[in-house]
Amino acid sequence: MRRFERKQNIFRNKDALGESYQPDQIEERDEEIEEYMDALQPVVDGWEPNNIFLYGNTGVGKTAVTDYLLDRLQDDVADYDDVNLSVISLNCKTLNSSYQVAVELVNKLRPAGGEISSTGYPQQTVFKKLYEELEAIGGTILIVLDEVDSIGDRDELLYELPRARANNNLDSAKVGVIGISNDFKFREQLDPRVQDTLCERELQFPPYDAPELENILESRAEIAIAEDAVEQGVLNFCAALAARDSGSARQALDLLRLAGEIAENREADLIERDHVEAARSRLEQERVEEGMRELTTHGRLALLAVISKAAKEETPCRTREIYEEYITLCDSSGTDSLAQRSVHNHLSDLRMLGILSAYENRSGSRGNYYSYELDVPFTSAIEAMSDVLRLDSEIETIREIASMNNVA
Ligand SMILES: Nc1ncnc2c1ncn2[C@@H]1O[C@H](COP(=O)(O)OP(=O)(O)OP(=O)(O)O)[C@@H](O)[C@H]1O
Repeated sequence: MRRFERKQNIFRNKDALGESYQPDQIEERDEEIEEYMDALQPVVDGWEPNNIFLYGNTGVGKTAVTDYLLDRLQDDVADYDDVNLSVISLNCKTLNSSYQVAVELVNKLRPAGGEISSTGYPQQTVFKKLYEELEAIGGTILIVLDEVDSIGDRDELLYELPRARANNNLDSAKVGVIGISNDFKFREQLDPRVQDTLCERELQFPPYDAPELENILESRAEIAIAEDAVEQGVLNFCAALAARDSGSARQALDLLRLAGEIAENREADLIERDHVEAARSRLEQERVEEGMRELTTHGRLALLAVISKAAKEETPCRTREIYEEYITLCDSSGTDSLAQRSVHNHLSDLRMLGILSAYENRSGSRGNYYSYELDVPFTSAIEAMSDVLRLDSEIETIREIASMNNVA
């Protein structure tokens, strides 16, 4: 008997909804593409490249547009004998200094076996090795540094690299840096000299609105999803949810993919609105769980205090009231409680993680105060808590209160 049966009634090419898929077509970014092409034009003309800094929230097409344009650029400059273009791409996520980025670049350029160790050299020595490798390639070299904000304030490379020719560290190679970031604060905190060089051309990618997301989904669904396997209105619904939350194409695509998987598992013939609802709550739960893995015990207890208030329909509520609830939970779990100010800090962290939202209330002579509520569905939050806390009977009570109040 077969254990595995092929299921392809919903998806035609599921990989086309995945992270590694590179679309042949970019939707809704004509203006940004035009500006980007303009910034890349010196490469085609044989001059020194501009340094480009690209920023925008997560999932708004920064990487997709960059990959798409650099592929086209490489194809098109092949027609000109005097332009010899190389593109080196590096994701800096786990690299948090200029030193580490430089080591990684050197090792990317060296043949296997010739890598240098990631510690033990003076920074200038590593930079020198990098210049040697770049000189060996020669021609025009574009270095794409994705998630460049990870480099933090140890940003010397971002200053040195674009100026290497002017400082006689490079002779024949013409280097341009393309920095990509979704951290808006990063640009501000850069050393002013780095700002001037790296941000020679700045491109900002705004979040997508619902009609834009719907177009992106439509063009991807054509490739990824079998004919007639999406109910009318489903793409519109995915687009509306993602637009309301983040304006991220990644979020919209993730929703559609997961909704398709749920439809498949339920042996449905097509993806329906219900499947999208189920996908949304699962993704939200994953987001909360991911955020909560980072939390300390007290962060979790502070969150559970808000959840408990939400079950009683008492949110948004003030820090003081959350604090009282928190103390009760600490007592039940036999944990020593923190001072109110520390709990307030935990609430701020939860807000940064997108798990809580906060409102600032003005109260005249007594100054302003914050009140908090859940920014994720109640069910997702409490589900995630059950996995991380050993407060089973308290959580059960909160669930019962919520169900009496029809809180979901
Ligand atoms: N305009 C678009 N047309 C087609 N697909 C798009 C478009 N914008 C984004 N996508 C798709 O959405 C997903 C996320 O896009 P991308 O990785 O480019 O976002 P990003 O802005 O680089 O995000 P991050 O900052 O998180 O890396 C990818 O699968 C990408 O192919």
